[in-house]
This record gives sequence, structure tokens and C-alpha cells, in this order.
Amino acid sequence: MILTVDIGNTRIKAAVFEGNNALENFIFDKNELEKKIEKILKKFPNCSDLVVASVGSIEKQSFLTFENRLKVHFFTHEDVFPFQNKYATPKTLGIDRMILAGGATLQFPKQNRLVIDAGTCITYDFIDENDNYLGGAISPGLRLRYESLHNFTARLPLLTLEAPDNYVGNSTPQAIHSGVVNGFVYEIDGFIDEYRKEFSNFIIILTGGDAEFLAKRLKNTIFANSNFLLESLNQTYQYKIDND
Ligand SMILES: Nc1ncnc2c1ncn2[C@@H]1O[C@H](COP(=O)(O)OP(=O)(O)O)[C@@H](O)[C@H]1O
Ligand SMILES: CC(C)(COP(=O)(O)O)[C@@H](O)C(=O)NCCC(=O)O
Ligand SMILES: [K+]
Repeated sequence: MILTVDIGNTRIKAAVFEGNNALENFIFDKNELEKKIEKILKKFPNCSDLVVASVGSIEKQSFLTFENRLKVHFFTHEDVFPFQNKYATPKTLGIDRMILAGGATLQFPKQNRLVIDAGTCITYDFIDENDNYLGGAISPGLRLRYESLHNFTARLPLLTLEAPDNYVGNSTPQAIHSGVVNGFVYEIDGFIDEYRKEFSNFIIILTGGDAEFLAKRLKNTIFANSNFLLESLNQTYQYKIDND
């Protein structure tokens, strides 16, 4: 059994895998990291490996305490990945994006793939049919948009996610919901349309905390898989073991 841990900028997601099956998923806050992992290991004492991808503030040292019990692997740019990295600054590419690209390459062989991760940020990652990672885009995620409007203005309230009634918002709250949610949806549909002009065919993988909310609102039909990063961590780790 493998315990995978994804440390994002908002929260931590974890899952226990047996082969390719996720047995249980967990979501928690970074201040609960050690306590939650202890609890998971108590429930799944057969975990032999702990595999981590972190773009958050948590570093490898936080996992030292588990090293006497199981094999700990903290993914870095030095690991082997199943694609060629064509990013001009490969060392600054987010490790979460590398794991997503790894999972997309392994799960959907020999085809163009676009991965959209709607988390703290929205990230777009394109891996072509020859397994070249080309890059993509980074923009503010849903919650970040609500928070930025509030934090950088004097008069805009901090709202929580709500589906707008209309794109013509007729009040301050409705105008904010329209701007944030419709802007978010139009951005993603717009990006997909642009990619379609350049690449005739590609599979789209949509993941992240806002994937489900988003999927039903897009003009393009895409199935959301909120678990794709953890699945990719599990698969990219297997790939690393087989190819090291
Ligand atoms: N309970 C929740 N707590 C925080 N964010 C949530 C929650 N439910 C949905 N979200 C949405 O999920 C996004 C964070 O997604 P997630 O994939 O967990 O991010 P990250 O990997 O960057 O930590 C937020 O922008 C927010 O809009
Ligand atoms: C873009 C990100 C902040 C996304 O983080 P997330 O939304 O998953 O928490 C992360 O992938 C990152 O720190 N990237 C480094 C810059 C880059 O990928 O080019
Ligand atoms: K993201």
C-alpha cells in the first residue's frame, strides 16, 4: 500500500492506494499534517511507502519522523518523469504540474493532453503526443479571485462562491459572482478553444478543488476527476521505481 500526499497552497490531499485502487481519500490543513498522517498509518498499517508532492510551504524535513517506519519519497525535479520537459525554466516548474503531466502521459499514452487543475491557481499543462511537456498557463483560482477583489479594494465585500443568476449582475454581490464565476468559466472555455486551433485533437483532464463546480458550467464537455493528482502521484511513483 502506498500513501500519497499532495500539498497544495490551500490544503493537503492524501489517498491510500493498493495497486491502482484508491482505498480512502483525506483532506486536511497543513497544521494537522503530522497528526493526520499518524492517523492514516494507524488505519492502514500496511502502507510501505509515503510519497509526497509539495508546492506548499511544507518541506521534506516534516516527513523525517516517518522514515523509520516506511519508505518516504519527496518528489523533486531530479526524479525521472515519463515526458521530456521543454519548459524554458524546468527547475521552476511546479512539482504538482510535473506530477499531473506524468499521470497524463502514463494514463493516456500516445495522444495530446491538456491538464487543467482548478486549485488555488488554475494551471494549464500541455503534453503532446510525443510526450513533450510544452508548458501552459497559470492564473488565479476561484477563491483567490474572490479574495483579491476584497483585499485590494476598499469597498468590495469578501464573498463565498455562489453561482451567479445572470452575467448582468444587478447588485454588488451579483456583479462580483458574475465577474468571478463567469470570468473563470469563460477563461477556461477560451483557452480550450485556442488550444483547439493549434492542436486538432487532445484529451482534456480537469482536476482540482473547483473541478466539479466547473465541469457542469463549461461549454466544452469535460469530465472532472478531482482525484487525478493523487492518482498521478501513485502512477508516477511506480514509473520512477521501474525506471530508476
Ligand atoms: N472546503 C474547502 N476549502 C478550501 N477550498 C475549497 C473547499 N472546497 C472547495 N474549495 C475550492 O478549492 C480550491 C482549492 O483547491 P485545491 O485543489 O485543494 O487547491 P491546492 O491544491 O492549491 O491546495 C479553492 O480555490 C476553493 O475555491
Ligand atoms: C502554479 C502553482 C502555484 C499552482 O499551485 P496550486 O494551485 O496547485 O496550489 C505551483 O504549480 C507553482 O508554484 N509553480 C511554480 C511555477 C511554475 O509552475 O512555472
Ligand atoms: K493548481
